[in-house]
Amino acid sequence: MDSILLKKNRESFQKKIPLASSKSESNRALIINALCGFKGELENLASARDTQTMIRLLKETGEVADVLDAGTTMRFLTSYFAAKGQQKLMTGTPRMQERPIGILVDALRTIGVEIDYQKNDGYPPHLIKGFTEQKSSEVSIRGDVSSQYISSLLMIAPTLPKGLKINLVGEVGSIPYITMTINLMESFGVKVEADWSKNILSVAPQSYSPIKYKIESDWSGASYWYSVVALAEHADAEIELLGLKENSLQGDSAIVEIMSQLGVKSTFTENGVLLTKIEPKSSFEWDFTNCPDLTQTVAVVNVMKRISATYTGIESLKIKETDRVFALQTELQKLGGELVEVEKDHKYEIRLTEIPSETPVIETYEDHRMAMAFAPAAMMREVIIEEPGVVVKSYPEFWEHLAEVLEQETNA
Ligand SMILES: O=C(O)C1=C[C@@H](OP(=O)(O)O)[C@@H](O)[C@H](O)C1
Ligand SMILES: C=C(OP(=O)(O)O)C(=O)O
Repeated sequence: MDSILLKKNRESFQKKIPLASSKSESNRALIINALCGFKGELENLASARDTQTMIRLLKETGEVADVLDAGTTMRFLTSYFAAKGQQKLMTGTPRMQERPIGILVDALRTIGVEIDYQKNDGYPPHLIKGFTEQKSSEVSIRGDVSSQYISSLLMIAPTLPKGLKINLVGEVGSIPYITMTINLMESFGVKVEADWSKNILSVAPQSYSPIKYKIESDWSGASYWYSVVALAEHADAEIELLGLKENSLQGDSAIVEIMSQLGVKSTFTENGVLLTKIEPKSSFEWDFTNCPDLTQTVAVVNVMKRISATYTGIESLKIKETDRVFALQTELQKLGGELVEVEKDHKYEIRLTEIPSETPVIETYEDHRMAMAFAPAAMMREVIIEEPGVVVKSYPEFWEHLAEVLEQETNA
């Protein structure tokens, strides 16, 4: 088993970090560009495995599309191949086969796509068999499980002969990811009518126009650098993160506001954003409904800085790369913290417990964000991270970049 030992940081630093490009923006741009005949020009596509998998599967002509563990790749390609009427067997890792797809499949079936499950109803693998006639131009879809189903339907909507009206039912989570999709569609010349007072999204039949589009750096990846600065023990520690914009399409730019409460000031520069240290607040409360991928980052900071906290909006974490609620509950204990459910499926608290003296050995559960969220703890104490290779899903250069501030030893 591989692991990486991160030695406690001792020296102050002033660094510039290039960051990875956003896999969320990349995967949308790739689908939309494919829907305009691959005629656009995409710059700064992510090196993330999820994006590289998307690029490969859009080119491959075989009948099986194995997305590995990439959620957006699975959900976006399911609608894409359906709209193209391409026969494809969609599959992925054992964990991907536990991540629900039924809500999207039901919506596509309503539109007229023929899809069969191959193992368990509601879960991949599933076979897209064909799409000959659009049976309905309206679907109703739950918004509280994953926004990726909605983004996926939106992107194919203008290419459908009758367009599509999407009624969002119940609570809607991860809304910034839906608006990111709408923004990208509009950049490629398509109009989306979004009525957020009624939760109705309507798209008339239209053609995408190919353009030159540059993907922004990844705000989710940026969050780990905010932790590094928040947990740095030297008051003059600072990091400039390159390629980020103040007006981002990415909802995870909420990390700016979150970390302003947890000890990091953000100053936007010509090249990105400069992170410097400030005094944190003594308690913290956040609703992660719109930025679920930040939860692990913030939880580690809360525990390491001994700031107790209340979290809401973290239910969707249970169906991501791993059950992230369980993974956090298990691993935070090794740093001296607990994630306690205080209201069923709604409210959680971070409570502070005695700090164990032994070096924490953090399991990563095949989840990139477990590795990257816990690594910054080494600003304050030595940490071992198991299976560090998981970071390739979204940020393959993570350890190389982290070596700028933390000494590392890799053991086979
Ligand atoms: O559309 C996207 O790019 C994503 C949406 C979110 O998923 P959910 O909508 O399932 O919360 C997020 O967690 C994921 O990392 C990326
Ligand atoms: C949840 C994530 O990705 P996906 O759902 O695309 O696998 C993530 O990157 O944290």
